[in-house]
Amino acid sequence: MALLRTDKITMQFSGLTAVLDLNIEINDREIIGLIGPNGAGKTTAFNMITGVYKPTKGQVYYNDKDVTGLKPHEITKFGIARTFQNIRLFKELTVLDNVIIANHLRLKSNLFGSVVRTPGYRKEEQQIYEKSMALLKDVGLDDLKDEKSSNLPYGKQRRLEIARALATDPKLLLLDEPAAGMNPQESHELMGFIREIRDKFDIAILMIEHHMQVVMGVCERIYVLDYGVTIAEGLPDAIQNDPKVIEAYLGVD
Ligand SMILES: Nc1ncnc2c1ncn2[C@@H]1O[C@H](COP(=O)(O)OP(=O)(O)OP(=O)(O)O)[C@@H](O)[C@H]1O
Repeated sequence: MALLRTDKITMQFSGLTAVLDLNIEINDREIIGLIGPNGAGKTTAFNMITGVYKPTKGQVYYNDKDVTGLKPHEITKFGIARTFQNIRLFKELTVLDNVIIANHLRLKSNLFGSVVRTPGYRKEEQQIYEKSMALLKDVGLDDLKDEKSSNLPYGKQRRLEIARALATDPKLLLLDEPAAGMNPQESHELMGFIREIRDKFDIAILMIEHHMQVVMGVCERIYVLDYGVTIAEGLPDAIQNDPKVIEAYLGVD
């Protein structure tokens, strides 16, 4: 059984078909790439999977359960987390507080508990602190826990975003252009980092990425979109040499 399966998901914006009949299948622990020229429909596909958009047509299945059209926070609770193309941190907050806040999606105590600060609530808070610190250690940011997040260099802000996503205990992590804005050294490190988090957290990863070295270096299978249509799907070597893929990329240059 696939962890995630989309069945012909389609998204139309008035006259424009941003994604047409997209079938994606992701198994446990796979690292999958979603690539294509600008405007190909990649982010729209993410938005359909994560509940930002309800597909005009087609279904999204997570562990064989139909999750089409659920709200983003419900999708998160099922175990799908994401990062965004434009980093969305709480810039004024510390690195640690950014992760703590993300954890609160999982908090069990009710409002009463948090206002009265019941022992149950305080215990949960302590657990969240410990879990957040462990996550920061996993992504190599524990030394920077008290730093304002906007002071971090770009590559580290991206890692912090990933730590925030991991705080919701996903089984599937969607990364929207994780290498964007990274220097060559950072993007090289990113490849090892992505494999590390897959192994450590036992998750599958679907990533949108324009940086071909990163895509080819880390993805086990790749889907290629062009004008909303899936023009190729397969192993990195085959994708790299696929004439349709080459043409799609050269066509926009
Ligand atoms: N909310 C929207 N309303 C109308 N059109 C939209 C909307 N969102 C996306 N589009 C259009 O759908 C198409 C696909 O956009 P999308 O952002 O999914 O592409 P992308 O592959 O993620 O591109 P990029 O690599 O540049 O981020 C584009 O033509 C875009 O202008």
